[in-house]
Amino acid sequence: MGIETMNHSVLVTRQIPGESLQRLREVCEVEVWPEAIPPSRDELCRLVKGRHGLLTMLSDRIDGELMDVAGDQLCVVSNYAVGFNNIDVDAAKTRGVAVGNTPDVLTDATADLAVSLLFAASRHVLQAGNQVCEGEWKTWEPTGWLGVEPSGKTLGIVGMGRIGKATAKRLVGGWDMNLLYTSRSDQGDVEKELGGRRVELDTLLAESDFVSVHVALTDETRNLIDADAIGKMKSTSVLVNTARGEIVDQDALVDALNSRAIFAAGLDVTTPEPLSADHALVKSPHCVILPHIGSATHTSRNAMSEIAVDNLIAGLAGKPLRCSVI
Ligand SMILES: NC(=O)C1=CN([C@@H]2O[C@H](COP(=O)(O)OP(=O)(O)OC[C@H]3O[C@@H](n4cnc5c(N)ncnc54)[C@H](O)[C@@H]3O)[C@@H](O)[C@H]2O)C=CC1
Ligand SMILES: O=C(O)C(=O)CO
Repeated sequence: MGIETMNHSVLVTRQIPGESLQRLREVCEVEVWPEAIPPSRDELCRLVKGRHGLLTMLSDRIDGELMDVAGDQLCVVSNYAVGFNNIDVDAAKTRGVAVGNTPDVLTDATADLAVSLLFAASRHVLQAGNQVCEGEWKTWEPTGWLGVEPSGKTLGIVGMGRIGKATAKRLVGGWDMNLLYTSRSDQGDVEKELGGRRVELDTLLAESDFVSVHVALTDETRNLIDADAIGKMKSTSVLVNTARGEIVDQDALVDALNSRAIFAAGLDVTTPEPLSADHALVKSPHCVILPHIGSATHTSRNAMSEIAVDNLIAGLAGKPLRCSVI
């Protein structure tokens, strides 16, 4: 494999953890974008020219135009993420470009973070901690920082895929929650193992105390949780989103939090990313926002590097990818 790909050239759009880039360097010529901030569109267009493979991530928009700028020799785009909404998969298919992603190895880390956000939002963890840091902790208050508890309540999982399932397992098993979920297909194993009930989104929103969003971002799921959907939620409910920011209508969420139409929200993803510190959601005392760290553990990110590099090397050699999205 090494010999036939030695004169191939690949672009890696950010430094990635682990040793796997070394493996890539042994089989082809590699350029790594050296900065923490992603390349701009213009820079990306300049950098992709003549490349055979791209190792990209969610801040890089990889569409047909960019593939054409890269040229006919481009044979593989390997995304350093499980979500691939940043890639125009149809355009890749048309051009015979393989597309890979990094599923499974980040499921536990992301589900752990969804649970952390659920608790952080329910118990004002960040805001209460900030009070201590700011020297504003005056006394133990019988009526201060009152939150809501998940034990025995109803959990609604929107999108029962890998991460949805792992989140449900934690909360049903650990906090004895009742489970409702939406899914495009019946999930017999979930019903058997966790006692969940598949329902329509409206029912899930109306009956759940905690709603956690795990669908992939597609044209059908963009703004799935809009004003109408949020309007169906209980005033005591908590919304968690670790999927993609575009799935939740943020203006509607601001209104709902300001008017106390829902209790709180915990977000690992926003639109745009990064979200400005002046944004009403950042300012809201009822919203916890993290900078998209769902998969950010040493274990997950190293394993993602391994898969992304395996995908790239396989694609360069014209072989089936380890994890293909096409
Ligand atoms: N915050 C973070 O750091 C991370 C975020 N993610 C996000 O989580 C998402 C889910 O990841 P996985 O569970 O591994 O993916 P998955 O493919 O196992 O699950 C996605 C679920 O969305 C459903 N879905 C897709 N299109 C749909 C549609 N049009 N209508 C209704 N349901 C639809 C699928 O049927 C599937 O059940 C990723 O796509 C990504 O956007 C993933 C990893 C880390
Ligand atoms: O994998 C993904 O889809 C992420 O959002 C980051 O790991």
